[in-house]
Amino acid sequence: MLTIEDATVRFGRRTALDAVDLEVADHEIVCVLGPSGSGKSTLLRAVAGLQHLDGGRVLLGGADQAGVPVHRRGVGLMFQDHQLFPQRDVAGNVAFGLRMHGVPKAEQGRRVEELLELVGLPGAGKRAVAALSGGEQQRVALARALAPRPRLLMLDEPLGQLDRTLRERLVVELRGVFGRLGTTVLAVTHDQGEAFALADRVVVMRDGRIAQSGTPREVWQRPASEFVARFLGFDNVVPATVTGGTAETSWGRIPVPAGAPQGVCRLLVRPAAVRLGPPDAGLRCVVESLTFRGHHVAVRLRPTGAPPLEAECGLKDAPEVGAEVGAGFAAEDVVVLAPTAG
Ligand SMILES: Nc1ncnc2c1ncn2[C@@H]1O[C@H](COP(=O)(O)OP(=O)(O)OP(=O)(O)O)[C@@H](O)[C@H]1O
Repeated sequence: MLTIEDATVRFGRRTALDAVDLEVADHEIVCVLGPSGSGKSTLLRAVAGLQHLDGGRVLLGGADQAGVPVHRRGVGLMFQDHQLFPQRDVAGNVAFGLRMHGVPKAEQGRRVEELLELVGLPGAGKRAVAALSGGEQQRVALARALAPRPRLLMLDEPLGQLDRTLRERLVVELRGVFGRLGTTVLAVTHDQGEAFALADRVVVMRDGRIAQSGTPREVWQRPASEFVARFLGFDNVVPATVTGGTAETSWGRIPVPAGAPQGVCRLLVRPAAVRLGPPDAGLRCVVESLTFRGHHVAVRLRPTGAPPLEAECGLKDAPEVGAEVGAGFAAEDVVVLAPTAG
């Protein structure tokens, strides 16, 4: 459906997109994730035709989009500040794109009803948009973007301004709506929870390039680099040397999965790999802090003469702050990363 080849965008000396290649298949939901300034919005704007490319091309359905204006690309856009028209009611907002496309009035009415039903706002057509909650406005914006049946729907921080609970709920609903309609989606977010919940495929960007692309499970289980691992919130990354089934690190010897690459590397030790036992078994540490995260506890450990280590355990197994424990390691949650810091 969408092919981006070698896309490059420069702003003066700054390269916002650096020879990016990306494919989005029919019906696929791709979420682009990355820190602020990594080029996510620029990528979206380039696909929409809102941003001129300094190099490379964008193809939709196999056709090069060079010179094709935004409104002729057949893409739907839903941006962060969803900019509903405050003077129009809900139906007037949803019907906007349909009017632009000259869809007859009766058909407009039917489509608006259908879409409001789909986004969970049945019969809300006559309501004033100013009287809607943030989440409801977001749904109206989504219905408006979906109304002209775009071949590609692009979302920029679609749930950016909503609180976490509402976001978590809406993201599941969105996935359902896209699945039912078979919509192809390219979304941008800096929120990894949102990206992982919404996407069939996650693309992580760094400095205008793609640092990793894979299914949520692949990226989560095997971050391609220290950058991706840290971006996902993993702090237990240290330099290491792997020999056979063991890595030598500042936390001592840590078992690695069978077949792991040998030699100098960075090692990611997921908190789940760290097993807490009595102080004389394993790496001796003091429990520095506990963070309760619902179903598990994040335990920050301070080993003697080594960097801090994050562990994770069940609520009932959580040690006391200040206690001495021994940390052991399970190979299945250890990942050998490329040797550089990137
Ligand atoms: N119109 C512009 N003029 C100059 N520089 C720009 C312009 N738009 C973006 N940039 C720069 O290009 C780089 C990529 O910006 P972009 O907005 O694509 O990043 P982003 O990943 O979407 O960030 P955020 O998450 O903060 O929105 C940044 O360094 C930004 O400062």
